[in-house]
Amino acid sequence: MHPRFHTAFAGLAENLQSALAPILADTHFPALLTAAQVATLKEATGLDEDALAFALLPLAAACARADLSHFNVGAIARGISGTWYFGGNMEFLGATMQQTVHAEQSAISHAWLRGEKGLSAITVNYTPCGHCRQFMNELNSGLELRINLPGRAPHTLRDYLPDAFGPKDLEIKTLLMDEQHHGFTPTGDALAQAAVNAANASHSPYSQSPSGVALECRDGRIFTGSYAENAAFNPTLPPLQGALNLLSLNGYDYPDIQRAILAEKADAPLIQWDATAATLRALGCDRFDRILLA
Ligand SMILES: O=c1ccn([C@H]2C[C@H](O)[C@@H](CO)O2)c(=O)[nH]1
Ligand SMILES: [Zn+2]
Repeated sequence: MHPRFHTAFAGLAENLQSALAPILADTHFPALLTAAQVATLKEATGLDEDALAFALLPLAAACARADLSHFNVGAIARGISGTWYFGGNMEFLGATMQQTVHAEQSAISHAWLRGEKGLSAITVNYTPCGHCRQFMNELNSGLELRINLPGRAPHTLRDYLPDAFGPKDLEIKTLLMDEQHHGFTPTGDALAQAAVNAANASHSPYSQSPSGVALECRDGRIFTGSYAENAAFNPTLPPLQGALNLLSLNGYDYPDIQRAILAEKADAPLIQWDATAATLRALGCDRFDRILLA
C-alpha cells in the first residue's frame, strides 16, 4: 500500500479495511474503483453507494498534494460507467497559485482522462468553492449533477449554482466529457504521440487552442493531460495539471518525471508553453519539449 494511505486506511471500519486491502495493495493503485470493486465493497460493508462514497473520502483526501496549505480536500466522482474516480487538491511550490488544482477538478478530470463519458454524482469532504461549482457547470451532466457533502442532504449543481453562467451563454454546445477529436496526426515516439492524442481530446471551444501534455516516468509509465477550458475562463484546467494529477493519483511523485512534451497549435491565440515550462521547472523537471501542431 502507498504510505500516503496508511493513516486514512487505519481510520476506516474493519469490514471496509478487509475488502479494500487487496485493492490498495499495489503502491500504484490507480485511485479509482471499478463498478465490480464498488459492488464488492457494498456487499462487504452493507453500505449504499452514497454512504460508501462518504466512507471512502478519507482515502481520496489522502491523495491530495497540498504542499502549501496542508489542507487536504478529497472528492470522488462517479462515472456513468459505474467506475468511481478519486481526486485530491494539488498545490505546486515555486509556481503560482493559479496553477492549483482543486479536489473536484482532480476527480472530474481524472474521470474524463480515463475515458469516462459523463458523471452522475460527486462526493466531496468540504463544500465546493465557487470556482469548482463553475468548473462543474462545464460538464455534459449540466445542472443535474448530484453533489453529496458531509452532513447535508444530497443536492444538484442546480441548487449549488443558482442563476448559473455557463457554456450556453457563449453559444457553446460541445461540453466537457463530450467526445472530441481535433484531427491532429500523432507522430514521433510514444511520448510525442501521447501528447498529440491528449491535444486531440482537449475541450477548447472558447479559444480553439487545443493542447495536451504527456509525462514520462523513469519506469516508463506515461501520463497525459488534456486542456479543459471553462466558460468563465479562469477555472480552466491547463493540460500539465491534468497530467500531473493523474501521475500523482497513480502513486508517482515529481522526481519520477523523466521527460515531458507539450503539444499545442503553433498559431493558436492562447499558448501553454511558458506556463507549462515554469511549472515543470518549479517541480524539478528540466527535460521538456514542445510539438507544434499544424
Ligand atoms: O472547493 C474547494 C476549495 C478549496 N480547495 C483547495 C484549494 C487549495 O489547494 C486549498 C485551499 O483553498 O483547498 C479545493 O480543493 N476545493
Ligand atoms: Zn474549489
